[in-house]
Amino acid sequence: MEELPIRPSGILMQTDFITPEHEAKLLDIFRNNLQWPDRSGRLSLHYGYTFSYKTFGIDEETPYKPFPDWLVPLLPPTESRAPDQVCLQYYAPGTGIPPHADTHSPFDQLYSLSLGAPLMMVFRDSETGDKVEVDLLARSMMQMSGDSRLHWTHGIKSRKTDTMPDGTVRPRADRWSLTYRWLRQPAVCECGNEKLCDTAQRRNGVEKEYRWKQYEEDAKNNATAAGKSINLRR
Ligand SMILES: O=C(O)CCC(=O)C(=O)O
Ligand SMILES: [Fe+2]
Repeated sequence: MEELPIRPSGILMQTDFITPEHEAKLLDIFRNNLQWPDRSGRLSLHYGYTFSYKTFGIDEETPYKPFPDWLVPLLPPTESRAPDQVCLQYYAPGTGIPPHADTHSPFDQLYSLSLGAPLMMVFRDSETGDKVEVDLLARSMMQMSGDSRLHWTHGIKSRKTDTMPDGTVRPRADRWSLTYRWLRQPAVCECGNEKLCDTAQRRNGVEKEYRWKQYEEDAKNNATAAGKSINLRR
């Protein structure tokens, strides 16, 4: 994987992680063989352990879901063990994900594989508000580490087109992503960023119930408004 020569630092990218033929087989499985939730908006399916939005750790009540056969060859080979949690998400054109930093304390490494149509992900510096768009090409594996993982938020605008740096407008189409997470032991983060780090916020007395309510509110409003930083992942 190669680090992108941009701010935020820490974005590692491997293009062509799988072949177009392999991707076509996966999209066929995603379209025809999986039981997706029956609703609109971004759709998620969880594998491995399920994350609890109440405890901000593993949901003890949801049994571990073994990785299906199609998922095994898609696990990042750059880590010493398989991830604890994998989330498959479907983005129809016009759907996105609000700006957020994946929760710091329970999770360590974070990877995302893009499949289907490309789209732009927006990174935002929690200190300066600077924004940088990164093109998530089909079949590319991205690792978010360092600043891109801890100190910048990431999100996808809910819109049907993306404007490219040269001004051309690229229509969105069906996109799927796999997000891979590894549990951190012990579940604390020492980065100290009170805006984005749940460990720092907890030490500072910010209630997690409050943060979760805020996230739900934002998700409901499908918030993509600039300047919003929330601290959960879904
Ligand atoms: O769709 C993606 O590539 C990333 C999704 C994401 O940010 C998340 O699930 O936390
Ligand atoms: Fe995320």
